[in-house]
Amino acid sequence: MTGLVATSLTCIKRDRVLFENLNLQLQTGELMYLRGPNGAGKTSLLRLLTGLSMPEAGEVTFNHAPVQHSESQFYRQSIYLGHKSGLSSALSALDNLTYWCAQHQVTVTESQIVNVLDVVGVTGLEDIPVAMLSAGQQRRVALARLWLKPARFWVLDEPFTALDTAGVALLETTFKKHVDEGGAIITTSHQPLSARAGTHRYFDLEYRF
Ligand SMILES: Nc1ncnc2c1ncn2[C@@H]1O[C@H](COP(=O)(O)OP(=O)(O)OP(=O)(O)O)[C@@H](O)[C@H]1O
Repeated sequence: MTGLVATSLTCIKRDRVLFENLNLQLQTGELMYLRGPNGAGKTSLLRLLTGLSMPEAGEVTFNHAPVQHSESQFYRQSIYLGHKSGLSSALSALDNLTYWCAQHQVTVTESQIVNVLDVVGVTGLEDIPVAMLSAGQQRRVALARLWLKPARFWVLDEPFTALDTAGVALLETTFKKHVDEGGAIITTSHQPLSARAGTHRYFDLEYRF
């Protein structure tokens, strides 16, 4: 099966089985909203889906190839944004995004990055250390990567954290646009998605003791 496919996944952390025999499929044109209480294993699942960690059992494939393979097409066609911003606080937004683009083989000019920072509402703050930005502004800088790398598959861990209502609206609208254009998104959040995000399906993880 094409797309991102998890088959019979088992994940164990410190002797606790977070989930076992878990099956999940994400295809282009889909928005999947991964829900569950604190500690259920949402981040653990996203890390398995992106090949950042290995399951105790089962496998994850992208268009039939294992995602763990660093040269796999999944890395070229995906973006994973963790719940931490992944920004260097001593560097400016511009420098952070410039380095990130270089790491991800994204060819981009400085003015394109400045334009994207404008789109995400961080206008005029591109040159100061990220440490001097508010939590919501830092989140916006982190999310700017979605506009910079032309990746179909977005794997997002709590991307709405610290965003104000306008930021939430911008991201939800962007979700819908991305999916309408043939992208695929799996995202976690502790807040419900609104209709602005478009059609989405739920994947629920229970907390297992
Ligand atoms: N590296 C690790 N070592 C040991 N235990 C871990 C590790 N990472 C996660 N865990 C444990 O796995 C469980 C699931 O964590 P995870 O971060 O996947 O949950 P989550 O559903 O994303 O939670 P939240 O909603 O709070 O972000 C937690 O009980 C956590 O303590």
